[in-house]
Amino acid sequence: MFIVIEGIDGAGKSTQTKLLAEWFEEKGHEVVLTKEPTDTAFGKLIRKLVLTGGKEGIIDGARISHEAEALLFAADRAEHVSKLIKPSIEAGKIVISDRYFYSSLAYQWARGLDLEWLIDLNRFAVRPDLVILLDLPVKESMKRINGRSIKTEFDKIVELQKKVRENYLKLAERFPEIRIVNALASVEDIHNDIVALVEHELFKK
Ligand SMILES: Nc1ncnc2c1ncn2[C@@H]1O[C@H](COP(=O)(O)OP(=O)(O)OP(=O)(O)O)[C@@H](O)[C@H]1O
Ligand SMILES: Cc1cn([C@H]2C[C@H](O)[C@@H](COP(=O)(O)O)O2)c(=O)[nH]c1=O
Repeated sequence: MFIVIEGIDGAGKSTQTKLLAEWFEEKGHEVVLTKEPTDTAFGKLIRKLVLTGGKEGIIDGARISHEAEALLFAADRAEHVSKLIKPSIEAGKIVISDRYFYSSLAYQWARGLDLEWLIDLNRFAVRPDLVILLDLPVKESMKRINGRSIKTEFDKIVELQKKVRENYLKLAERFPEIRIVNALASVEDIHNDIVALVEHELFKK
């Protein structure tokens, strides 16, 4: 089984992926807990070139284009899918990923790229059985991750996150595997909602 947890920055994804992994392990399953960008050389390159606000993200005097960003995320994902996700699913393990190609659709679309191009670019990515979208107002996510962002860029970050949240909700209408969970609730209530969705999915199999 392959499960993905998605949402805007600070929505609670890493908190909930860990709890879900523990839940499966207590039931005797072998779990592969993973994330994107990955910890491989590609993921590290993305963190250096795309996700730093500093001069490391500048190449030949300018920031890389949004298209190049999307291609880097896709390259990291191609390695992730072929080296870890597919073999683990084939070995009967439970794969839980903190972010997947839906992040590229939501974020790179919010950066102004064409959604259909992004979907085509990511067509190689095996579809998960279930995608949990942790939906949270940006005001609350900003409170939760307060201090992580540079103050002068705060307004820009809020605007981007608002677009990303809207995009995720639009994607949920298009991709039937996406289920929306209210991430304003307590950690325990959210975990219980996720478990209910997972049990429903397991029951179908
Ligand atoms: N339901 C919740 N209620 C209140 N605080 C929460 C809740 N879930 C997580 N948090 C807290 O919010 C912060 C962000 O949570 P977490 O790191 O799990 O989010 P994330 O979606 O993985 O973030 P990012 O996308 O930036 O990696 C952490 O300090 C975490 O303890
Ligand atoms: C996979 C992926 C990620 N992103 C963005 C989303 C976040 O802002 C960062 C990752 O940060 P995290 O704290 O490790 O979750 O990268 C993106 O824009 N496109 C993607 O495909």
